[in-house]
Amino acid sequence: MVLASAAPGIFSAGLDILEMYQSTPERCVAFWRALQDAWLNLYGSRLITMAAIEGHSPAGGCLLAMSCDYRVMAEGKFQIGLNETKLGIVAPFWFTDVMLNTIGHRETEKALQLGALYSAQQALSIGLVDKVVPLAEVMPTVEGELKNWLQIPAAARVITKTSMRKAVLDRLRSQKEKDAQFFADFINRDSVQKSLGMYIASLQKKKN
Ligand SMILES: CCCCC/C=C/C(=O)SCCNC(=O)CCNC(=O)[C@H](O)C(C)(C)COP(=O)(O)OP(=O)(O)OC[C@H]1O[C@@H](n2cnc3c(N)ncnc32)[C@H](O)[C@@H]1OP(=O)(O)O
Repeated sequence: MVLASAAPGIFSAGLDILEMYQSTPERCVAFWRALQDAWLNLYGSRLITMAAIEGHSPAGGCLLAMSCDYRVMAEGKFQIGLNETKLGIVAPFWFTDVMLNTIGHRETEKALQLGALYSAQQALSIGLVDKVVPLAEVMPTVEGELKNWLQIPAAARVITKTSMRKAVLDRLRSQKEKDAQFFADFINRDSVQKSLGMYIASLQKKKN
């Protein structure tokens, strides 16, 4: 399975910030459960998963990419990373776990505190992506890599993937409701809503 985007220049802009702003607790919980389930399916997929990152990939977009087995990113101006702290919010523990498994403890600690967004070359240097190529080469590179992975006996690959990812998946599975409730409570704090409001305004201002 290849994750790619139809939007030029944007692999994924992350979660819909408008869903987290001035929403109701009930809607927040439903939104979060949908995200949890989508992620459990992706990270726990038995399929070979690859991200063709042909554009920006902040926050939830970075989570999607990191949850794949392999990442190819376009060189140039695009950025990737978990930038949550820049919005005044905190990456949930399962976002953190996936990043820890991808780039290790020290880089994750820096990346998360700073809300760092990396260029493709920087992402390559810390292991956040596996390959950087010109934009037009992203999809052919993914397809070539997929052919390599498809040569591995499927049962052996799936058992290996499952055992590598089980602890992180189980950690969320065992506390889904608590995590959803935490999200709804946290996101509706006055201070967090204020930060999100300012961030939305800064996105709109950038356009004008
Ligand atoms: C406990 C809490 C945990 C919560 C975990 C949260 C995870 C997340 O994913 S939070 C979302 C983080 N995402 C971002 O910070 C990305 C914000 N967007 C951007 O930086 C840029 O839009 C871009 C780099 C992705 C693309 O830039 P550009 O091509 O210049 O496009 P525009 O900035 O003009 O955006 C077009 C349009 O889309 C709106 N928009 C962008 N991102 C989001 C988003 N994540 N959610 C909702 N809306 C988004 C942007 O405001 C523009 O809207 P209009 O002005 O109405 O056209």
